[in-house]
Amino acid sequence: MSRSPLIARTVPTLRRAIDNLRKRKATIALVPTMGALHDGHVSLVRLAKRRASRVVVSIFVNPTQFAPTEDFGAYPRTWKSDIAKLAAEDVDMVWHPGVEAMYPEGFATRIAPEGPALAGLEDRFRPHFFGGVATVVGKLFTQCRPDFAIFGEKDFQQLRVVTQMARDLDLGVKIIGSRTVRERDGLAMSSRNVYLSPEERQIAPTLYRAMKESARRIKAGDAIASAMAGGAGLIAAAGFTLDYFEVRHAETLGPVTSRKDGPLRILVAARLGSTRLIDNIAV
Ligand SMILES: Nc1ncnc2c1ncn2[C@@H]1O[C@H](COP(=O)(O)OP(=O)(O)OP(=O)(O)O)[C@@H](O)[C@H]1O
Ligand SMILES: CC(C)(CO)[C@@H](O)C(=O)[O-]
Ligand code: BAL
Repeated sequence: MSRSPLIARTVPTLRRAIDNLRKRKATIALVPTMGALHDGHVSLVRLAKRRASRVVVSIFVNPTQFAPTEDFGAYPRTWKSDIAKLAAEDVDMVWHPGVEAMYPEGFATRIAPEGPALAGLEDRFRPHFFGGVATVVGKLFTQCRPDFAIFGEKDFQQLRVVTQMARDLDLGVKIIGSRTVRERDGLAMSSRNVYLSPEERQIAPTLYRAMKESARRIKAGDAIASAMAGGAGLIAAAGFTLDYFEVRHAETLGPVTSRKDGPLRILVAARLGSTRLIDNIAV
């Protein structure tokens, strides 16, 4: 039988619950999310359960990481089914603050990531994004005081930015990356996939196919520029508008010119109609 998680909606309630866990010597893993949970999120929860004795999932659609032109208002909110999924996974606690609990009147402090993790990928197209993410994730860490925090590799640059922040600010949290969960046809699961029309949903897996094709060619010894141009061509031909389709060093996210430059990662962001999708794979 699944048990409903404890739900905290204010900082004092959360703090008391975390203090209780700490008194009982629990180890805590945090899974930060914006809700609209799918099997990708569930895989993060399962990894969290393997790492710690207690799992806290945060559900907060963070306004500061959305530009005014983006989809904050339309972002899917599926509270009931989210809680049912978390209960089925035996999650201990859900941290679900309102905007006024996270950013009370007079809030005036931000975390501004800089350095190599701002690699000219997501930060180039969503300049407001990582400042909003770092600020809210910094707050989630100080609120929940987890030993571990689990982030998906689907948001690969975000994983790098958060890892750097946790190290730079001595937050005492071990950041763990978790592999991308895909639909059967290769499309990375994402809360935003619900925006796709049935026709767009058929086209969407092209992103994954194009990355696989470019990776195959790089491994076969083709020049990087030509292998990447091939993949970009497939994406454009399917009807996407590309933001970027790049191969980078998998750890530093720095530029690479040859396969020998280190472990490589292909990263893509592209728009299909009004939906923006991102994805990445190892070469
Ligand atoms: N397919 C997936 N596999 C593994 N982890 C994922 C997947 N999709 C999202 N995550 C991770 O879940 C966490 C919460 O992400 P979020 O709630 O934004 O979901 P999302 O599906 O990425 O939504 P969006 O469509 O807004 O990008 C992040 O660490 C993210 O990387
Ligand atoms: C990490 C995060 C929960 C911060 O709002 C968000 O960017 C996400 O869901 O990936
Ligand atoms: N999945 C990352 C959160 C965002 O795109 O806003």
